[in-house]
Amino acid sequence: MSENKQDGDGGRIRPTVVVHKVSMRYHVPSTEAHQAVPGGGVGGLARKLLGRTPLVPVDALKTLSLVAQHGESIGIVGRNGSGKSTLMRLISGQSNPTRGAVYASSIPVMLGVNAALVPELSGDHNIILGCLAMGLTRAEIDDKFESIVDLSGLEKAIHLPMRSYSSGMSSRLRFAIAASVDPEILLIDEALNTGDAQFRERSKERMNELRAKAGSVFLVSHSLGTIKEMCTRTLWLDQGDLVMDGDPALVTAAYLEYTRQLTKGNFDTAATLREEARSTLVVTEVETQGSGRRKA
Ligand SMILES: Nc1ncnc2c1ncn2[C@@H]1O[C@H](COP(=O)(O)OP(=O)(O)OP(=O)(O)O)[C@@H](O)[C@H]1O
Repeated sequence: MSENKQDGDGGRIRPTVVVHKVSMRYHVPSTEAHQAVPGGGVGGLARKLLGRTPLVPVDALKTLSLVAQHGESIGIVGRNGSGKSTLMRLISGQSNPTRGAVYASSIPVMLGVNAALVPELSGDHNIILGCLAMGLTRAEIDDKFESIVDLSGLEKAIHLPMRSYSSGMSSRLRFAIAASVDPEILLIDEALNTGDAQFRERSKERMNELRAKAGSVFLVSHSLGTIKEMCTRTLWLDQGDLVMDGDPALVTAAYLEYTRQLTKGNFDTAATLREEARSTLVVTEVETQGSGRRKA
């Protein structure tokens, strides 16, 4: 577990997000009945009597703490099912943790105005819709409209229905809309992966601008190149564990070597690499200020 020291005195560290001893356990129906929670409590008995599939626990995230600071752009890497999206949902407030708490200095914005966008509408109409959904006024939208179109790089396609866009074009539009609200905390899950080199350059610039405005960016990506290019810090998650937290070049190199060894079937070597990486985690202290000073 990595816990970074938060020292409110002296302004040395300015946290935007504090993830405090958070864990997340889902209960999902499984046809593999023998895996079900033994006993299963009243709920388990009720499911049995009703002939429903038993539930099994899935530990999407094991106890994890971290502090994100102003100006950081934090990449999150890990194999499928390692808990990356779960962590993002907890930080954004879309899910509540089973244990622990997440504190944020302002409301995090998840790059996912998807739900608000309508495929039948043109890109420009979707910009208005997406911005309204994020709480911008019409005057603010008018102000930002041109820069959103520029950032999306969609040019004439902005007048075409979104259903005619490639997935990369849709991602660019979503990124441009979400990044337009200047959120202090911006969460991006995979959305940049489909963009081309030119878009990556523009989105990198925009992320740098956001960070320069003293915000934090969290970026989940399977593209290690994107992570190295765009992030100042990287977390490696594996099977719900935080394995490594540090310099993007070091973390991505360690993660890549780990997956290489797994692919070759060298499970012992991979396990050793994982342990070595975990041993680099720094355990420190989280202190919060205010009434009833709390120590973790
Ligand atoms: N809503 C849910 N209900 C039940 N289990 C879930 C739910 N969401 C995620 N899980 C489980 O939690 C674990 C972590 O999933 P998560 O989506 O966070 O992984 P991920 O690292 O984002 O994976 P990927 O790279 O494939 O997107 C997985 O075992 C997944 O099956």
